Amino acid sequence: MTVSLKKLNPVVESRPADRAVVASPQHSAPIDTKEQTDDASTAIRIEGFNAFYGGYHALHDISLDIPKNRVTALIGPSGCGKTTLLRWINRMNDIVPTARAEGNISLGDLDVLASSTDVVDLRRQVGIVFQKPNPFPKTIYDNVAYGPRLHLRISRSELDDLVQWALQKAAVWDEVKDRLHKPALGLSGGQQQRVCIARTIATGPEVLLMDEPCSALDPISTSSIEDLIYELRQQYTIVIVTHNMQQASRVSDRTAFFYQGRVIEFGTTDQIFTLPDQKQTEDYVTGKFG
Ligand SMILES: Nc1ncnc2c1ncn2[C@@H]1O[C@H](COP(=O)(O)OP(=O)(O)OP(=O)(O)O)[C@@H](O)[C@H]1O
Repeated sequence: MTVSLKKLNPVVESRPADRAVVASPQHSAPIDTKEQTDDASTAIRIEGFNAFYGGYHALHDISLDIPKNRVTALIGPSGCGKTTLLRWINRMNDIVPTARAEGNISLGDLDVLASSTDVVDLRRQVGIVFQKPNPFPKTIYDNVAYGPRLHLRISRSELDDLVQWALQKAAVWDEVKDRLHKPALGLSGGQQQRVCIARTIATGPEVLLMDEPCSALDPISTSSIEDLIYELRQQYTIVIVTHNMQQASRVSDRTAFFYQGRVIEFGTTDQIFTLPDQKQTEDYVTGKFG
């Protein structure tokens, strides 16, 4: 079955020959992903989770353990509930009046869905990067300094260092260091997205949620963001929603396949793309529907 699926599946065909050791221009040393995938502890535990919009039951009985310092991809056809789950992990759906959830999501000891949870603090720990780059209409520096100015009491020189650190971490420093005080909206889409990632990591999150972060970008910018995601996983737990099977296969360690509001299968990305247990998963990853 592995062999025939590999033949059928252009995604599998396009993967690097040895996915266990992947190097990118930003990696100082190759990373052994297989070894790291196997012993990961849980960063986010989702148990018996159900989500509703008014009377519409969007997610059914979801249970997933999202591993720490790994990239977990959420895949599945449009409308299957991927974004809904992402938006509950940092309580973005609080602002949707009809949205309601049942069950548990925990981040370490923190009960994410509890009414007593401080949502501002939660969102500092769980940052989100959206589909379309959305820098504030401010300078590059002020975009990245925005969160630290709200949350941290630090001196101007410490803030300068933090802004530089975040922009370096987001692999955009060299491109913007001479124009820090120019509008972020003057950057290319790919640069804007990396500045948005810098803005998110500047507040010191543990988790980065990414909702189709490359869908508005050209192939070169997409490739640089994918390299960045791969690099960031060493320090952050990343959950990425993507429609792009090649992308899920390239950047993620684990993949959850959603269909009609349910998780059909969750496993290592290698297993999901080469040896899925479920026929629906196989049909989706081989492009038979979606
Ligand atoms: N604010 C909302 N109000 C009502 N229904 C909603 C709302 N947001 C999403 N839905 C519905 O919930 C279901 C799941 O939507 P969701 O956006 O989570 O899916 P998705 O898998 O992320 O889709 P896509 O890949 O197209 O972004 C869909 O049927 C959608 O129409």
